[in-house]
Formats: sequence, structure tokens, C-alpha cells
Amino acid sequence: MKYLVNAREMQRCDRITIEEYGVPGLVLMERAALAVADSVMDGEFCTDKVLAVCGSGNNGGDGFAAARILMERNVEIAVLFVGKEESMSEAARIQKKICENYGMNFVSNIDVHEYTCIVDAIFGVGLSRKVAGEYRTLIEQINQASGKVIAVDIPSGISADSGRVMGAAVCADRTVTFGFAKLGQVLYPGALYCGETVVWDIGITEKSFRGELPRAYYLGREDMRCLPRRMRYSNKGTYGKALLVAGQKNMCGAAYLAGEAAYRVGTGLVKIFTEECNRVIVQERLPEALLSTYEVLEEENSFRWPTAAGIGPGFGTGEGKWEILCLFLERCVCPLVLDADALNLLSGRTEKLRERRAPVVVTPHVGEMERLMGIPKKTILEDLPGTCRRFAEEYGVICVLKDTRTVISDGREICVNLTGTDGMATGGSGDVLTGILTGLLAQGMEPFAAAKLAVWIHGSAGELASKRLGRRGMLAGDLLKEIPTVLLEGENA
Ligand SMILES: NC(=O)C1=CN([C@@H]2O[C@H](COP(=O)(O)OP(=O)(O)OC[C@H]3O[C@@H](n4cnc5c(N)ncnc54)[C@H](O)[C@@H]3O)[C@@H](O)[C@H]2O)[C@@H](O)CC1
Ligand SMILES: [K+]
Repeated sequence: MKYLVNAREMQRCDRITIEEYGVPGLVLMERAALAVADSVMDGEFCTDKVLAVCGSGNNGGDGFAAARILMERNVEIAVLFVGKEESMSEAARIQKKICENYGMNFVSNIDVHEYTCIVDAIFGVGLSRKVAGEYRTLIEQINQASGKVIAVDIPSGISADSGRVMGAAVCADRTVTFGFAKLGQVLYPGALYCGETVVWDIGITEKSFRGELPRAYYLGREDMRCLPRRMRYSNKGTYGKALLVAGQKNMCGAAYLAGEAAYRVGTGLVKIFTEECNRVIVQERLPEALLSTYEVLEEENSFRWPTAAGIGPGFGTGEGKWEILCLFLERCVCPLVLDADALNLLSGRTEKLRERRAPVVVTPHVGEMERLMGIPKKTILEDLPGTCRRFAEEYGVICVLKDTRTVISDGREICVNLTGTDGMATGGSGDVLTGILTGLLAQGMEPFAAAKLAVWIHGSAGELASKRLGRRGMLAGDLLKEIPTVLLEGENA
């Protein structure tokens, strides 16, 4: 797990490092500048003629210092200062003065075709309002330049908190960021402006959080260590029973995809509840699964059998479906995953969630969230983490808000998933996630941990499928075959 910080958290971290641990700000700046200079010179970029565009804050200070280091290394470098002398930070003023003392080449405008590489140090995490005027013009010129662009800390104009473009933003080929990755670098559209992001250690450690840890983080392969354990002395009863309430007439694929996904993550037994007309096809595709139909729901001890249930993929919202959903909420004591049509059924009557007896994980995509919360898509997209966290907190559930960057929250923490590819933007992908998640819950994983890991596994399977088949031709069913490989790699992590 690695932290994702917002601007306030990073600025607090800088301040504690400087004021409480006593590391001089100029020392941190020198390390930041060395990182930028090393990155510019790592061989990826043509450094025949470099321009550093520096603002008046400490981001600009990093830019001046990096320019000076590049000059020391015999790179032909010019410096462009944008902003007002009187509003410069102390450190930026010092760095600019050093550049002047060395007689470095200061320029006042950009010839867009003159430079092979541009260092963007106009704004960092201190960006506090929309970009306008000369700043905006400059950013537009940088974006027209033929040279490559390296952003210092974050592309100027991108909000470190949300990834939003604040009027205009530099589109970088690489971003060299310091200490911790910023939320705005992983959320969209910010992620598109960062290019490749490199997190550089400049001597600011987790100690500088002083116990007040950031809310947001992302998982890595090492987090696969919390997968349910396998034991030599065990049987299928050891690994849980997953129930998938899924599929309707003309939509049996959802039940199959979710069912197989649940098996693929190691569940001992999977049962599919579906429409009678789906019986043959589901049993042919997945003979390992037990099958039952909605007609016999109540007779069958349905609510006591599973150790986790996933409700909603291809379920439909027609006659009798709301009643089935209510029965599960009122009677099931095992964790429930509510997806797709289960969420559509809940739209406008989310209060029903409060009557549940069991832990609930909801997995809406943005459209489903719009209907659930009754707020416009645009508002949700502007603040995915906040929307997800608020919903989870309000209803006491785990919320998995699915988008290019899926966000998972328990109402307090926010996990942003970084795995996955656009190849997964295809029918049935969500059903596979529901299956993976229900399977992990069935094996006894704690719901928040299961939700985070399920999303990570799902995205990683997508990456493998894209590598094997390409992002255009892969199907949701192809994710299923990659799940075992993801788990195998995780076991060796
Ligand atoms: N000593 C430290 O705290 C360190 C800071 N570092 C660098 O410092 C950056 C943060 O520095 P600052 O907090 O000084 O902030 P920035 O340098 O990011 O920007 C703040 C300056 O821009 C102005 N500004 C903000 N939004 C504007 C807008 N839309 N239009 C016009 N002007 C605008 C502010 O008034 C201020 O002068 C980091 O991103 C990082 O690059 C690094 O050097 C590491 C150490
Ligand atoms: K920048």
C-alpha cells in the first residue's frame, strides 16, 4: 500500500520536515532539483537545448535550481521567469538570484520550436485558483512546443487534490514528483497530463505525517499477501460458499461470468440462482456450479447456505425482483455484494440499505451512482473519491465506485485502484468483478479488504488479457482465464 496525498497533506509534510525535524527547506529543494536534473538527463530526452519555465513559488524554486544544476553539467539551458518579483517565495528568490549570479541565460518568451526539452516549474501543489492571463498563454505555448516536457512535481494547472484542469494545464511527457504520489496525478483527467510519473525520494518520509496519515492510498502486488490462505488439511467446505443471484431471460451470461469468477479466486462452492430458462446454458458453461432458480428461493434455505452472496448482475428489475432483493437484505447474515440491477432497484429507496442484517458492499458505476444518489454524473466525476466516501459513510457500507480509476471506501479511507486497461470497457466486466468479490468474501475476507483486493485482481487480469489479446479484441470472459495467473503471481509476491 502506498499513500496518495492531497495538496494540504503534502504541504503539512513539507512543513513538519522543515520546522519540526529541522531539515532546511533549501536542502529539500536541492534534492528535488537534483532529481529533476537527473531525470532530464537519463537519456530518454534530447537535451540539446533546454528551457526551464519557473513560477514565483517553491515549484519555481525547484525549476531555477534544476536549471542551475543542468548548467553545471554543460547543458545549454535558458530560464523563463513568470510571475511577480514581489510575490516570490523566499526560496525561489534565492534560487533565482543564484541563476543570475552565474549569468545564466534568462529569456522572456518561448519560441515553441527552439527547445528540445522544457522543464515546467510554474505551479506545483500550491496552485490555488484557476489559471488565467499570461500563465494561461504560457501553458498553451508549452503545449504547442515540439520539445518534450518534464513537469516538476505536478503539471502546472492540474489540481493535486482532484486531477482537475484549473483553466489550462501543461501536458507533460514525464512528471517528477517528490515524496509521495499526489491524488491529482492518478485521478482523471490529471493522469492524462502527467505522462509517466516518477516518485522521487527527497528525504521526506512517512514520519512527517506525525500520526495524521493521508486518507488515500493505492495497492500494489505486495498487498496480495492478504489473500485467503490455502491449507493442506482442508476441503471444499473450508473455502466458503458463494451464491450469485444473477441473470434473467436473455441475459444468462452475467450469471455465468460472475459464477466462474467466484470459483477462479478459490471459492469452495459456487451456486447460481437464476431464471429457469438459463439452466441448461449455465450448467453447460460452468458444470462445477450448483444451480437453483428464483421460483424456489424461499423453500431452499437460500439465506443460510452461502457464506457470501452477490446480487444483481443481469438480474433485471421486473416483477418479483425487488421482493427477492428485500428478502436477502432482511434475512441474510453473510456479506452481500449489491451490483447492477440490485442497485437500480435500490434507486430512490436507498433507505432500504439500513435494514440489512449483514455487511454490504455496493459496486455502482458512475451511471448507477447517479441514479442511486440522485446527483448528476458530472458532479460525481468531479469528485469520485469524495462521492464514494460520502455514500459509504452515509449508509455504513463499503462502496466501490467503478470508473477508469475505481475508488473504494469504507467511509473513512479511500483506495484508488491503479490496475486495469481500457480493454475492460466491455460488457460483462462488472459481472466478473462481482464474482471475484463475492468469492473473496465467501472465503472469509473482511469486506473492505476484499473489495480493494477484488478490484486490484480484476484490473490486473484485464492488463494480462490486454497483453495477450489486445485492448480491442478482449472480452470479459477473457478476464476469467487470467485470474489464476494474477493469483499465482501474487503468491510469489
Ligand atoms: N520547502 C518545501 O516546502 C518544498 C517544496 N517543494 C516544491 O514546492 C512546491 C510547492 O510550493 P508552493 O507552496 O510555494 O506553491 P507553488 O510553487 O506550487 O505555487 C504557489 C505560487 O503560485 C501562486 N499561484 C497559485 N495559483 C495561481 C494561479 N492560478 N495563478 C497565478 N498564481 C497562482 C501563489 O500565489 C504562489 O505564489 C511543490 O510542488 C514542490 O515543487 C519542493 O522543493 C520540496 C520542498
Ligand atoms: K509544475
